[in-house]
Amino acid sequence: MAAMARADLDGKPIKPLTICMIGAGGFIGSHLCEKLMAETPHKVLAVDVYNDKIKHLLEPATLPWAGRIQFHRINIKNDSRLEGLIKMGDLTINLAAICTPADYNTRPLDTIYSNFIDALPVLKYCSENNKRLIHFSTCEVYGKTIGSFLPKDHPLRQDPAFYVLKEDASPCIFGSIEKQRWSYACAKQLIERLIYAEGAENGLEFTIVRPFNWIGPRMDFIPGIDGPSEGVPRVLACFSNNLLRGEPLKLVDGGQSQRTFVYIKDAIEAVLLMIENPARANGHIFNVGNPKNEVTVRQLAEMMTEVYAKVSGEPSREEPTIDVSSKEFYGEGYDDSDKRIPDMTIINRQLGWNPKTSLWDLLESTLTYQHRTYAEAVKQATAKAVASS
Ligand SMILES: NC(=O)c1ccc[n+]([C@@H]2O[C@H](COP(=O)([O-])OP(=O)(O)OC[C@H]3O[C@@H](n4cnc5c(N)ncnc54)[C@H](O)[C@@H]3O)[C@@H](O)[C@H]2O)c1
Ligand SMILES: O=c1ccn([C@@H]2O[C@H](COP(=O)(O)OP(=O)(O)O[C@H]3OC[C@@H](O)[C@H](O)[C@H]3O)[C@@H](O)[C@H]2O)c(=O)[nH]1
Repeated sequence: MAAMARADLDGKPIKPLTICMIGAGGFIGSHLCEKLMAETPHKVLAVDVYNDKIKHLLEPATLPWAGRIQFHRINIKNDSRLEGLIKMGDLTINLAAICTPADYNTRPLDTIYSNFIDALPVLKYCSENNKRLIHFSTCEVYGKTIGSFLPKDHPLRQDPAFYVLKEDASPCIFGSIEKQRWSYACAKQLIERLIYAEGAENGLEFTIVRPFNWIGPRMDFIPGIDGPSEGVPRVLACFSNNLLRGEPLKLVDGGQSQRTFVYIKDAIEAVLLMIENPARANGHIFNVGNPKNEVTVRQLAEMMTEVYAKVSGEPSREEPTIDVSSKEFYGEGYDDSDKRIPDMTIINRQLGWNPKTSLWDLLESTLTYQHRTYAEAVKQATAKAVASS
Protein backbone atom coordinates (compact mmCIF):
# COMPACT_ATOMS: atom_id res chain seq x y z
CA MET A 1 0.00 0.00 0.00
CA ALA A 2 1.37 3.43 -0.96
CA ALA A 3 0.52 4.93 2.45
CA MET A 4 2.62 2.27 4.26
CA ALA A 5 5.74 3.25 2.34
CA ARG A 6 5.83 6.72 3.85
CA ALA A 7 9.03 7.79 5.62
CA ASP A 8 9.75 10.32 8.35
CA LEU A 9 12.12 13.30 7.97
CA ASP A 10 15.08 11.06 8.79
CA GLY A 11 14.15 8.51 6.13
CA LYS A 12 12.83 5.90 8.57
CA PRO A 13 9.54 4.12 7.76
CA ILE A 14 6.56 5.46 9.72
CA LYS A 15 4.75 2.85 11.82
CA PRO A 16 0.94 3.02 11.88
CA LEU A 17 -0.20 4.71 15.12
CA THR A 18 -3.38 4.74 17.16
CA ILE A 19 -4.13 8.32 18.13
CA CYS A 20 -6.49 9.30 20.93
CA MET A 21 -7.69 12.72 19.71
CA ILE A 22 -9.63 14.74 22.29
CA GLY A 23 -11.65 17.62 20.79
CA ALA A 24 -11.59 15.82 17.42
CA GLY A 25 -15.04 17.18 16.54
CA GLY A 26 -13.90 20.81 16.47
CA PHE A 27 -12.46 23.00 13.74
CA ILE A 28 -8.81 21.87 13.96
CA GLY A 29 -9.74 18.31 14.91
CA SER A 30 -11.97 17.86 11.87
CA HIS A 31 -9.17 18.91 9.50
CA LEU A 32 -6.64 16.74 11.29
CA CYS A 33 -8.96 13.70 11.14
CA GLU A 34 -9.55 14.34 7.43
CA LYS A 35 -5.81 14.49 6.73
CA LEU A 36 -5.03 11.38 8.80
CA MET A 37 -7.75 9.38 7.06
CA ALA A 38 -6.92 10.50 3.53
CA GLU A 39 -3.14 10.42 3.63
CA THR A 40 -1.90 8.13 6.40
CA PRO A 41 -2.49 4.61 7.75
CA HIS A 42 -3.05 5.85 11.34
CA LYS A 43 -6.13 5.06 13.44
CA VAL A 44 -8.08 7.74 15.33
CA LEU A 45 -10.09 7.36 18.53
CA ALA A 46 -12.05 10.59 18.17
CA VAL A 47 -13.30 12.00 21.48
CA ASP A 48 -15.72 14.95 21.64
CA VAL A 49 -19.18 15.94 22.79
CA TYR A 50 -20.12 16.81 19.16
CA ASN A 51 -19.42 15.09 15.86
CA ASP A 52 -21.19 17.26 13.25
CA LYS A 53 -17.89 18.43 11.73
CA ILE A 54 -16.54 14.88 11.28
CA LYS A 55 -19.80 13.13 10.34
CA HIS A 56 -18.63 12.90 6.71
CA LEU A 57 -15.67 10.81 7.92
CA LEU A 58 -17.73 8.45 10.09
CA GLU A 59 -20.46 7.37 7.67
CA PRO A 60 -21.08 5.35 5.61
CA ALA A 61 -19.21 2.13 6.33
CA THR A 62 -18.07 2.00 2.69
CA LEU A 63 -15.61 4.89 3.11
CA PRO A 64 -12.05 3.83 2.24
CA TRP A 65 -10.93 4.45 5.84
CA ALA A 66 -13.87 2.65 7.50
CA GLY A 67 -12.68 1.07 10.72
CA ARG A 68 -9.76 3.50 11.14
CA ILE A 69 -11.82 6.21 12.86
CA GLN A 70 -14.10 5.63 15.82
CA PHE A 71 -16.16 8.32 17.53
CA HIS A 72 -16.58 8.34 21.32
CA ARG A 73 -19.11 10.88 22.63
CA ILE A 74 -17.42 11.76 25.88
CA ASN A 75 -17.27 14.88 28.03
CA ILE A 76 -13.76 14.70 29.46
CA LYS A 77 -14.88 16.57 32.58
CA ASN A 78 -16.54 13.50 34.01
CA ASP A 79 -16.11 10.26 32.13
CA SER A 80 -14.19 7.26 33.39
CA ARG A 81 -13.73 5.90 29.85
CA LEU A 82 -11.08 8.55 29.12
CA GLU A 83 -8.16 6.71 30.74
CA GLY A 84 -8.96 3.51 28.81
CA LEU A 85 -8.91 5.38 25.50
CA ILE A 86 -5.61 7.09 26.32
CA LYS A 87 -4.16 3.67 27.22
CA MET A 88 -5.35 2.23 23.89
CA GLY A 89 -3.47 4.91 21.91
CA ASP A 90 0.23 5.37 21.17
CA LEU A 91 -0.26 9.12 21.26
CA THR A 92 -2.81 11.54 22.72
CA ILE A 93 -3.62 14.87 21.05
CA ASN A 94 -5.57 17.26 23.26
CA LEU A 95 -7.54 19.95 21.43
CA ALA A 96 -10.48 20.26 23.83
CA ALA A 97 -11.01 23.79 25.11
CA ILE A 98 -13.26 26.80 25.35
CA CYS A 99 -11.37 29.06 22.94
CA THR A 100 -13.59 31.94 21.78
CA PRO A 101 -12.66 35.38 23.18
CA ALA A 102 -16.34 36.28 23.81
CA ASP A 103 -16.26 33.63 26.59
CA TYR A 104 -13.03 34.65 28.33
CA ASN A 105 -14.42 37.71 30.14
CA THR A 106 -18.07 36.58 30.36
CA ARG A 107 -17.52 32.91 31.41
CA PRO A 108 -14.11 33.10 33.08
CA LEU A 109 -14.79 30.13 35.39
CA ASP A 110 -15.77 27.81 32.53
CA THR A 111 -12.78 29.13 30.56
CA ILE A 112 -10.27 28.40 33.33
CA TYR A 113 -11.81 25.02 34.15
CA SER A 114 -11.87 23.99 30.51
CA ASN A 115 -8.32 25.09 29.68
CA PHE A 116 -6.62 24.07 32.92
CA ILE A 117 -8.59 21.79 35.27
CA ASP A 118 -10.10 19.60 32.52
CA ALA A 119 -6.69 19.08 30.94
CA LEU A 120 -5.22 17.73 34.20
CA PRO A 121 -6.53 14.13 33.95
CA VAL A 122 -5.35 13.96 30.32
CA LEU A 123 -1.86 14.94 31.41
CA LYS A 124 -1.96 12.57 34.40
CA TYR A 125 -3.07 9.55 32.33
CA CYS A 126 -0.41 10.25 29.69
CA SER A 127 2.32 10.61 32.29
CA GLU A 128 1.29 7.53 34.31
CA ASN A 129 0.92 5.33 31.23
CA ASN A 130 4.02 6.63 29.39
CA LYS A 131 2.00 7.94 26.47
CA ARG A 132 3.20 10.73 24.25
CA LEU A 133 1.12 13.94 24.42
CA ILE A 134 0.65 16.69 21.82
CA HIS A 135 -1.14 19.49 23.64
CA PHE A 136 -2.76 22.48 21.96
CA SER A 137 -1.93 25.74 23.70
CA THR A 138 -2.20 29.16 22.02
CA CYS A 139 -0.29 32.21 20.76
CA GLU A 140 -2.28 34.11 23.43
CA VAL A 141 0.23 32.87 26.04
CA TYR A 142 2.52 35.65 24.78
CA GLY A 143 -0.17 38.22 25.62
CA LYS A 144 0.92 41.70 24.59
CA THR A 145 4.18 42.63 22.88
CA ILE A 146 6.98 44.38 24.77
CA GLY A 147 6.72 47.19 22.20
CA SER A 148 3.09 47.89 23.11
CA PHE A 149 4.30 49.51 26.33
CA LEU A 150 6.42 52.07 24.45
CA PRO A 151 5.00 55.47 23.46
CA LYS A 152 2.97 55.25 20.21
CA ASP A 153 5.58 56.86 17.92
CA HIS A 154 8.67 55.36 19.59
CA PRO A 155 11.13 54.10 16.93
CA LEU A 156 11.83 50.86 18.85
CA ARG A 157 8.25 49.77 18.09
CA GLN A 158 9.56 49.03 14.58
CA ASP A 159 12.38 46.85 15.95
CA PRO A 160 11.52 43.11 15.68
CA ALA A 161 13.20 42.53 19.07
CA PHE A 162 10.20 44.40 20.54
CA TYR A 163 7.44 42.41 18.88
CA VAL A 164 8.48 39.06 17.34
CA LEU A 165 7.26 36.21 19.56
CA LYS A 166 9.84 33.49 20.32
CA GLU A 167 8.99 30.26 22.11
CA ASP A 168 12.19 30.14 24.19
CA ALA A 169 12.77 33.82 24.83
CA SER A 170 9.64 36.00 24.84
CA PRO A 171 7.90 36.77 28.15
CA CYS A 172 4.17 36.20 28.71
CA ILE A 173 2.62 39.63 29.30
CA PHE A 174 -1.00 39.73 30.44
CA GLY A 175 -3.22 42.54 31.74
CA SER A 176 -4.52 42.99 35.28
CA ILE A 177 -6.80 40.38 36.92
CA GLU A 178 -9.92 42.49 36.31
CA LYS A 179 -9.17 42.25 32.58
CA GLN A 180 -10.70 38.78 32.49
CA ARG A 181 -9.79 38.40 28.81
CA TRP A 182 -6.53 36.89 30.10
CA SER A 183 -8.24 34.05 32.00
CA TYR A 184 -7.77 31.84 28.91
CA ALA A 185 -4.13 32.76 28.24
CA CYS A 186 -3.22 32.33 31.90
CA ALA A 187 -4.90 28.89 32.14
CA LYS A 188 -3.10 27.81 28.96
CA GLN A 189 0.20 29.11 30.32
CA LEU A 190 -0.16 27.14 33.54
CA ILE A 191 -1.02 23.88 31.75
CA GLU A 192 2.03 24.45 29.50
CA ARG A 193 4.21 24.86 32.59
CA LEU A 194 2.77 21.70 34.13
CA ILE A 195 3.34 19.66 30.96
CA TYR A 196 6.88 21.02 30.74
CA ALA A 197 7.47 20.07 34.38
CA GLU A 198 6.11 16.52 33.78
CA GLY A 199 8.65 16.29 30.98
CA ALA A 200 11.50 17.59 33.14
CA GLU A 201 10.74 15.62 36.32
CA ASN A 202 8.98 12.48 35.08
CA GLY A 203 10.20 12.12 31.50
CA LEU A 204 6.83 12.74 29.81
CA GLU A 205 7.22 12.87 26.02
CA PHE A 206 5.35 16.00 24.98
CA THR A 207 4.95 18.58 22.24
CA ILE A 208 3.16 21.88 22.79
CA VAL A 209 1.55 23.66 19.83
CA ARG A 210 0.90 27.41 19.85
CA PRO A 211 -1.46 28.14 16.94
CA PHE A 212 -1.44 31.69 15.55
CA ASN A 213 -4.96 32.33 14.19
CA TRP A 214 -5.54 29.25 12.04
CA ILE A 215 -8.54 29.86 9.80
CA GLY A 216 -10.52 28.06 7.12
CA PRO A 217 -13.74 26.14 6.42
CA ARG A 218 -15.73 24.76 9.39
CA MET A 219 -14.36 27.35 11.84
CA ASP A 220 -16.89 27.99 14.62
CA PHE A 221 -20.50 28.63 13.52
CA ILE A 222 -22.78 31.10 11.82
CA PRO A 223 -25.05 32.61 14.50
CA GLY A 224 -28.70 31.62 14.02
CA ILE A 225 -27.83 28.97 11.41
CA ASP A 226 -25.66 26.30 13.02
CA GLY A 227 -25.08 28.04 16.34
CA PRO A 228 -26.94 30.29 18.81
CA SER A 229 -28.31 33.58 17.33
CA GLU A 230 -26.73 35.58 20.14
CA GLY A 231 -23.41 33.67 20.02
CA VAL A 232 -20.19 35.51 19.19
CA PRO A 233 -17.69 33.29 17.36
CA ARG A 234 -14.11 34.20 16.36
CA VAL A 235 -13.48 36.94 13.84
CA LEU A 236 -13.59 34.83 10.66
CA ALA A 237 -17.10 33.59 11.47
CA CYS A 238 -18.26 37.01 12.76
CA PHE A 239 -17.23 38.71 9.52
CA SER A 240 -18.56 35.81 7.38
CA ASN A 241 -21.91 36.14 9.14
CA ASN A 242 -22.01 39.90 8.46
CA LEU A 243 -21.15 39.36 4.79
CA LEU A 244 -23.74 36.60 4.35
CA ARG A 245 -26.41 38.86 5.85
CA GLY A 246 -25.33 42.00 4.00
CA GLU A 247 -24.59 43.76 7.30
CA PRO A 248 -21.60 46.00 8.04
CA LEU A 249 -18.59 44.26 9.62
CA LYS A 250 -18.06 45.40 13.21
CA LEU A 251 -14.58 46.69 14.02
CA VAL A 252 -13.84 46.39 17.71
CA ASP A 253 -12.09 49.53 19.01
CA GLY A 254 -11.38 50.65 15.45
CA GLY A 255 -9.90 47.34 14.21
CA GLN A 256 -6.34 48.46 14.95
CA SER A 257 -5.12 45.16 16.44
CA GLN A 258 -2.84 43.14 14.21
CA ARG A 259 -2.97 39.41 13.51
CA THR A 260 -1.21 36.93 11.25
CA PHE A 261 -3.58 34.36 9.74
CA VAL A 262 -2.52 30.94 8.51
CA TYR A 263 -4.55 28.59 6.34
CA ILE A 264 -5.77 25.56 8.29
CA LYS A 265 -4.52 23.19 5.60
CA ASP A 266 -0.96 24.58 5.86
CA ALA A 267 -1.06 24.37 9.65
CA ILE A 268 -2.30 20.77 9.62
CA GLU A 269 0.82 19.82 7.63
CA ALA A 270 2.87 21.04 10.59
CA VAL A 271 0.84 18.93 13.03
CA LEU A 272 1.30 15.83 10.86
CA LEU A 273 5.06 16.41 10.89
CA MET A 274 4.95 16.55 14.70
CA ILE A 275 2.90 13.33 14.87
CA GLU A 276 5.25 11.43 12.58
CA ASN A 277 8.61 12.81 13.80
CA PRO A 278 8.55 12.34 17.58
CA ALA A 279 12.32 12.47 17.91
CA ARG A 280 12.31 15.95 16.37
CA ALA A 281 9.14 17.20 18.06
CA ASN A 282 9.35 15.87 21.64
CA GLY A 283 10.26 18.36 24.33
CA HIS A 284 9.50 21.31 22.04
CA ILE A 285 7.02 24.16 22.00
CA PHE A 286 6.16 25.23 18.44
CA ASN A 287 4.73 28.47 17.09
CA VAL A 288 2.57 27.56 14.08
CA GLY A 289 1.59 30.60 12.05
CA ASN A 290 2.28 32.60 8.90
CA PRO A 291 4.35 35.74 9.63
CA LYS A 292 3.83 36.93 6.05
CA ASN A 293 0.04 37.16 6.39
CA GLU A 294 -0.10 40.13 8.76
CA VAL A 295 -3.02 42.58 8.66
CA THR A 296 -4.87 44.87 11.01
CA VAL A 297 -8.42 43.69 11.73
CA ARG A 298 -9.61 46.64 9.62
CA GLN A 299 -7.54 45.42 6.67
CA LEU A 300 -8.90 41.90 7.19
CA ALA A 301 -12.46 43.30 7.03
CA GLU A 302 -11.68 45.18 3.82
CA MET A 303 -10.07 42.17 2.18
CA MET A 304 -12.90 39.82 3.21
CA THR A 305 -15.43 42.29 1.79
CA GLU A 306 -13.58 42.39 -1.52
CA VAL A 307 -13.11 38.61 -1.71
CA TYR A 308 -16.74 37.93 -0.76
CA ALA A 309 -18.02 40.23 -3.52
CA LYS A 310 -15.86 38.26 -5.97
CA VAL A 311 -16.92 34.77 -4.88
CA SER A 312 -20.62 35.52 -4.30
CA GLY A 313 -21.14 37.86 -7.26
CA GLU A 314 -23.02 40.19 -4.89
CA PRO A 315 -21.94 43.85 -4.73
CA SER A 316 -20.52 45.01 -1.38
CA ARG A 317 -22.14 47.69 0.80
CA GLU A 318 -21.17 51.29 0.38
CA GLU A 319 -20.07 51.44 4.00
CA PRO A 320 -18.69 47.95 4.61
CA THR A 321 -17.62 48.46 8.26
CA ILE A 322 -18.74 50.16 11.45
CA ASP A 323 -16.80 50.83 14.64
CA VAL A 324 -17.96 49.40 17.97
CA SER A 325 -16.38 49.68 21.39
CA SER A 326 -14.99 46.50 22.95
CA LYS A 327 -17.26 47.08 25.96
CA GLU A 328 -20.31 47.10 23.74
CA PHE A 329 -19.15 44.07 21.71
CA TYR A 330 -17.56 41.83 24.35
CA GLY A 331 -18.59 43.45 27.66
CA GLU A 332 -16.57 44.41 30.74
CA GLY A 333 -13.09 42.94 31.19
CA TYR A 334 -12.13 42.61 27.51
CA ASP A 335 -8.58 43.44 26.50
CA ASP A 336 -6.58 42.56 23.39
CA SER A 337 -3.28 41.30 22.01
CA ASP A 338 -1.83 44.14 19.95
CA LYS A 339 0.30 42.22 17.45
CA ARG A 340 1.25 38.59 16.81
CA ILE A 341 4.25 37.75 14.63
CA PRO A 342 5.46 34.17 15.21
CA ASP A 343 9.18 33.50 15.15
CA MET A 344 9.64 30.47 12.90
CA THR A 345 13.20 29.45 13.79
CA ILE A 346 12.35 26.41 15.92
CA ILE A 347 9.72 24.85 13.67
CA ASN A 348 11.93 25.48 10.65
CA ARG A 349 14.93 23.89 12.28
CA GLN A 350 13.14 20.87 13.79
CA LEU A 351 10.54 20.09 11.13
CA GLY A 352 11.46 22.14 8.06
CA TRP A 353 7.88 23.45 7.94
CA ASN A 354 6.80 26.63 6.18
CA PRO A 355 3.30 27.91 5.42
CA LYS A 356 2.42 28.36 1.73
CA THR A 357 -0.93 30.07 1.30
CA SER A 358 -1.34 33.85 1.01
CA LEU A 359 -4.11 35.61 2.93
CA TRP A 360 -5.98 36.45 -0.27
CA ASP A 361 -5.92 32.84 -1.47
CA LEU A 362 -6.99 31.37 1.87
CA LEU A 363 -9.84 33.86 2.14
CA GLU A 364 -10.92 33.04 -1.39
CA SER A 365 -11.24 29.31 -0.70
CA THR A 366 -12.73 29.85 2.77
CA LEU A 367 -15.33 32.39 1.68
CA THR A 368 -16.27 30.24 -1.31
CA TYR A 369 -16.99 27.48 1.23
CA GLN A 370 -18.95 29.86 3.51
CA HIS A 371 -21.04 31.10 0.58
CA ARG A 372 -21.81 27.58 -0.70
CA THR A 373 -22.57 26.24 2.76
CA TYR A 374 -24.59 29.06 4.27
CA ALA A 375 -25.95 31.61 1.74
CA GLU A 376 -29.19 29.73 1.05
CA ALA A 377 -29.83 28.97 4.74
CA VAL A 378 -29.26 32.62 5.67
CA LYS A 379 -31.67 33.73 2.92
CA GLN A 380 -34.36 31.36 4.19
CA ALA A 381 -33.86 32.34 7.83
CA THR A 382 -34.11 36.03 6.90
CA ALA A 383 -37.30 35.46 4.87
CA LYS A 384 -38.85 33.52 7.77
CA ALA A 385 -37.97 36.29 10.24
CA VAL A 386 -39.52 38.93 7.95
CA ALA A 387 -42.70 36.83 7.46
CA SER A 388 -43.22 36.38 11.20
CA SER A 389 -42.55 40.03 12.14
N1 LIG B 1 -8.15 27.89 15.77
C1 LIG B 1 -7.13 28.60 16.21
O1 LIG B 1 -6.63 29.47 15.53
C2 LIG B 1 -6.53 28.37 17.56
C3 LIG B 1 -5.63 29.32 18.01
C4 LIG B 1 -5.00 29.12 19.24
C5 LIG B 1 -5.26 27.99 19.97
N2 LIG B 1 -6.14 27.06 19.52
C6 LIG B 1 -6.36 25.88 20.38
O2 LIG B 1 -6.54 24.72 19.58
C7 LIG B 1 -7.50 23.86 20.16
C8 LIG B 1 -8.61 23.55 19.15
O3 LIG B 1 -9.17 24.75 18.68
P1 LIG B 1 -10.34 24.83 17.58
O4 LIG B 1 -10.15 26.09 16.86
O5 LIG B 1 -10.42 23.56 16.85
O6 LIG B 1 -11.60 24.99 18.55
P2 LIG B 1 -13.03 24.25 18.54
O7 LIG B 1 -13.87 24.91 19.56
O8 LIG B 1 -13.55 24.18 17.15
O9 LIG B 1 -12.67 22.77 19.01
C9 LIG B 1 -12.58 22.36 20.35
C10 LIG B 1 -13.36 21.06 20.49
O10 LIG B 1 -13.19 20.57 21.83
C11 LIG B 1 -14.41 20.02 22.25
N3 LIG B 1 -14.48 20.03 23.71
C12 LIG B 1 -14.43 21.11 24.52
N4 LIG B 1 -14.58 20.73 25.82
C13 LIG B 1 -14.75 19.39 25.81
C14 LIG B 1 -14.96 18.42 26.82
N5 LIG B 1 -15.06 18.78 28.11
N6 LIG B 1 -15.08 17.13 26.47
C15 LIG B 1 -15.01 16.76 25.17
N7 LIG B 1 -14.81 17.63 24.16
C16 LIG B 1 -14.68 18.93 24.47
C17 LIG B 1 -15.48 20.94 21.63
O11 LIG B 1 -16.75 20.30 21.56
C18 LIG B 1 -14.87 21.24 20.27
O12 LIG B 1 -15.35 20.35 19.29
C19 LIG B 1 -7.98 24.57 21.43
O13 LIG B 1 -7.24 24.05 22.52
C20 LIG B 1 -7.62 26.01 21.22
O14 LIG B 1 -7.39 26.69 22.44
C21 LIG B 1 -6.80 27.24 18.34
O1 LIG C 1 -16.70 40.92 14.82
C1 LIG C 1 -15.53 41.03 15.24
C2 LIG C 1 -14.83 39.97 15.90
C3 LIG C 1 -13.54 40.18 16.33
N1 LIG C 1 -12.92 41.38 16.13
C4 LIG C 1 -11.49 41.58 16.53
O2 LIG C 1 -10.71 40.70 15.72
C5 LIG C 1 -9.53 40.27 16.42
C6 LIG C 1 -9.41 38.77 16.33
O3 LIG C 1 -10.45 38.17 17.04
P1 LIG C 1 -10.66 36.59 17.19
O4 LIG C 1 -12.07 36.40 17.64
O5 LIG C 1 -10.27 35.86 15.98
O6 LIG C 1 -9.73 36.17 18.40
P2 LIG C 1 -8.24 36.54 18.84
O7 LIG C 1 -7.30 36.55 17.69
O8 LIG C 1 -8.28 37.79 19.65
O9 LIG C 1 -7.96 35.34 19.82
C7 LIG C 1 -7.88 34.01 19.35
O10 LIG C 1 -6.53 33.74 19.23
C8 LIG C 1 -5.97 32.52 19.43
C9 LIG C 1 -6.83 31.43 20.03
O11 LIG C 1 -6.29 30.92 21.20
C10 LIG C 1 -8.26 31.68 20.17
O12 LIG C 1 -8.90 31.04 19.12
C11 LIG C 1 -8.63 33.12 20.30
O13 LIG C 1 -8.34 33.46 21.62
C12 LIG C 1 -9.65 40.88 17.82
O14 LIG C 1 -8.90 42.07 17.87
C13 LIG C 1 -11.13 41.21 17.96
O15 LIG C 1 -11.37 42.27 18.84
C14 LIG C 1 -13.60 42.42 15.50
O16 LIG C 1 -13.06 43.53 15.32
N2 LIG C 1 -14.89 42.21 15.08
